[in-house]
Amino acid sequence: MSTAVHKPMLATVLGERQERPPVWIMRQAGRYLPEYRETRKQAKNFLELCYTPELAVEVTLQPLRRFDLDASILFSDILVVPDALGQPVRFETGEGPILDPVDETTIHGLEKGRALDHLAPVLETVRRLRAAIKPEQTLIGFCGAPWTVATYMLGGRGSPDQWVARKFALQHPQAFAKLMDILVETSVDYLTAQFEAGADVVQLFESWALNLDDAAFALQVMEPNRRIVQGLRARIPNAPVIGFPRGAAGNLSRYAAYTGVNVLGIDYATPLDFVRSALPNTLPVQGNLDPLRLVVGGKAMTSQVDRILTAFADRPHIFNLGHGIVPETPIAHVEQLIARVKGR
Ligand SMILES: Cc1c2[nH]c(c1CCC(=O)O)Cc1[nH]c(c(CCC(=O)O)c1C)Cc1[nH]c(c(CCC(=O)O)c1C)Cc1[nH]c(c(C)c1CCC(=O)O)C2
Repeated sequence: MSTAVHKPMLATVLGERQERPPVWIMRQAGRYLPEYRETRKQAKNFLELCYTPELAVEVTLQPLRRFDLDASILFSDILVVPDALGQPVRFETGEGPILDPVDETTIHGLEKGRALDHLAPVLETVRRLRAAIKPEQTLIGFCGAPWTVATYMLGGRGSPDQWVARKFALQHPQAFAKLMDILVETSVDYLTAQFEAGADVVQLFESWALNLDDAAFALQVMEPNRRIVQGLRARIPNAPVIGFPRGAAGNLSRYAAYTGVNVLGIDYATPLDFVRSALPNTLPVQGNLDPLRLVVGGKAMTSQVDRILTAFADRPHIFNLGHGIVPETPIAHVEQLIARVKGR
């Protein structure tokens, strides 16, 4: 982690407000780019793309060649972790990820010991990216937060309400705690290794922080996120972390205070006024344009971009979407978005 060169994104993560906010886009490498779709054909399947450093580096760099972005995010997926633990993950076109669900018995067969070896190619990608990006660009590593990863491990696929995993957590508290332990420990090892390979900051993707009552939110989201932040900082002092608890709503400020993340990622359904009143203006925030506004473009996009810039002008702010960019997004709109954020 070198701070010799000014990195606007990293500086903002560390609490320094910039004149214009730095900008990156969640899922900035992906299917909305024709060059991504081309490179993707060179891999047998999506996970092979993630595990082939040459291809993963190439797709990570593609958006940086087109757009004036302040950060590069490692190209991988949150589900490489269950795959590394010995629960194979397949991606079927149009269906998203599919796994054979774990249960209260098979959880004990997950193989923590082999995970980092399995993830070695991803760490090699981080090393190569460190060497390839411009020094003023911030390199973001990431993993899924334990609860979000567990929803796929227990449910076997994505679901609108995470019913299977939420029920499991209530019915089998001990087995669930065991699963959280495995994921927390593996995530700490994995993120530590990402920092050692050259990441400047890491993001915890807690995409399914919604649909939880306050006790479940505390146990399933806050506690594991805090343990990761603390475990990581015991190894990498002051390791900068972005937490993105999507859908946390009324739990947002509690999440920030309890976990100790440096930056709070804000989803697009969170009212700007609420962020301003509930979170101290020393706390850096990241977000939160609705990806749909980027698809539609024009005034639907620019009016809300301007409202976000104004709402967060008095605090450290990293401009981003409030969830990942979608394949339908026109490239010209991304160019217009960045120009607007940068004041050009
Ligand atoms: C829940 C989740 C996943 N993956 C991720 C999350 C958390 C963020 C969020 O909520 O969106 C995170 C993720 N997935 C991907 C990245 C790469 C880095 C980036 O550019 O941001 C990151 C950070 C690539 C990807 N991950 C995936 C793709 C598309 C795969 C393809 O090329 O066919 C990409 C570019 C596949 C994926 N991976 C996942 C799903 C549900 C899907 C299928 C849905 C879809 O197709 O968009 C799991």
